Formats: sequence, C-alpha cells, structure tokens
Amino acid sequence: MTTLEARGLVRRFGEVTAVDGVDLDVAAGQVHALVGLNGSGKTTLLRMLAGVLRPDAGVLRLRSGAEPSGAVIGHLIDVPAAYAELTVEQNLSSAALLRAVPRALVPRAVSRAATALGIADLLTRRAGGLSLGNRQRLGLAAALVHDPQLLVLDEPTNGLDPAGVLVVRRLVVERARTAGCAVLVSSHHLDELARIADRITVLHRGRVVGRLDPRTPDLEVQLFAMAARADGIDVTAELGRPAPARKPEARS
Ligand SMILES: Nc1ncnc2c1ncn2[C@@H]1O[C@H](COP(=O)(O)OP(=O)(O)OP(=O)(O)O)[C@@H](O)[C@H]1O
Repeated sequence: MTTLEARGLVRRFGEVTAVDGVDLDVAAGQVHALVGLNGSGKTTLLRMLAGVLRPDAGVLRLRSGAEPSGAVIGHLIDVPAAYAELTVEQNLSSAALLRAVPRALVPRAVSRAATALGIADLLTRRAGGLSLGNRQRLGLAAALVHDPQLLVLDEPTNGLDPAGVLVVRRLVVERARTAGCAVLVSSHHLDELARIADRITVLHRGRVVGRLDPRTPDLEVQLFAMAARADGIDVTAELGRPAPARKPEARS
C-alpha cells in the first residue's frame, strides 16, 4: 500500500537542476531511506515531498487522497525550527495546533511526543537555551506531535548523543511498524540507515540511479560505485584492490 507517490518531480535553482525527474513511492508501514553523495539533491527532494518546496514539474499524491499538507505530514529538514522565546511545551503546543490537532487533545499529544524524545523534563525550558542535541529532539517531537501519516526526516541524528541516536532508531521503526506511518529518511550514516531501512534509494545528480539492499555489507562502497557508474566511470577494479599496508612506525 503506497502512502506517497511522486512522479516526475523536477526542481531547478537557476542553472542547477537539483532534482531531475524523480519517481518515488513511500509505503505505509515502511522506512524508506534516501542516500546520495553531497549535492545529489536529497534535501531538495525531501522538501518537495514534505510539501515545503514547490516542484517545477511532477505530481505528488497521497493514498488517503488528502492534500500533502502539514496536517498529514511531519518533517524535520535542515535546522529544527523553534521559537527561541517560547518554552518547549509552548513550541510543541503551537506545532500541534498548526497541524490541526484538536485543542482538547493538544496537552496529551505534547506530553506523548516529549516523552518519546526524552525531553519531558525540559517542557518548561525556553527553546533558545537548549543544547544542539535537545533542539534536535524538540524538532523531532514537533514533527511527530500530530501523529502524521508520512514522516520526512533529513539527517535526523544530527547533533544527537548515542542515547539520542538509539531513541531516533527506535522511534522511526516504531512509527512505521506499529503506527503504520510511511517514513522517508535521509542520512550519510549508511550503517545507521541499514539498521532501520526496508528500502534504500540512491540519488545522484538529481536522479534515482539505483537501490541498495540494507542487508548487504559495505553500503558506502556500493553507493560510491553506483554513483561512479552513473557518471560512466568503472571503479570496480579500484574498489577491489586491497588497502595499502601501513608503514611500520619509525623508531625514535
Ligand atoms: N536554495 C538553493 N539555491 C540554489 N541552489 C540550491 C538551493 N538548494 C539546493 N541547491 C543546489 O541543488 C543541488 C542539490 O542540493 P541538495 O541540498 O538538495 O543536495 P543534498 O543531496 O541534500 O546535499 P548534502 O548531502 O550535501 O546535504 C546542489 O547543487 C545545491 O547547490
């Protein structure tokens, strides 16, 4: 069952075609990972899929027939947005209201999201005074507060300590498997993605150039080889060569 269907998405910035005719399906109950080298178009694609950037061409459809909007999509892309002067609780409440959570249900939604991200003890703290990692946790809680059908996360573990990484890993999998959410996540930490992803799509120069199997080893090498092949470069021999032996330590 596909929750989100994107066909022929294109986005240009002046002379640069950041996304160049991408088709992508994100299924309910699945974690779909998007990977690619720097500048391959991941963030631009995620922003279009989250409904915060208008495509120059292509269509986006949601299974429910709902308009792709903040009420059904949760996202954390780029720097987490928070009002510095408001408390964590006020930030989460306004995120919930903006995303059409009925007023009477907001306190419960806020408490649930804050607990899930391990920031329930920070609810009365001003967002402006939070550490980098806790701002990221607040951004993730805001993305989840309305129990979205589709969750779009760009580098969700940015700034998080190992405990935070575990929280995100558990949360992403729980959202997909238990809540039936469709999750699209992008990261350069391929080993981390491999633990949670059902599918991995590779983007290169704005186009989908292949898929990786999350259960196979050496995903970085496979990604690099796939990107090189898309550029017409065969790096098979290069990648098969053993690493040069380390020089013996010089004695003093
Ligand atoms: N607002 C913008 N104005 C101009 N060019 C942009 C803008 N946003 C993205 N681009 C360009 O579009 C291309 C794709 O960028 P994008 O940020 O989507 O890639 P990415 O895969 O997310 O990269 P990274 O892994 O480095 O975060 C790049 O060439 C980038 O310079």
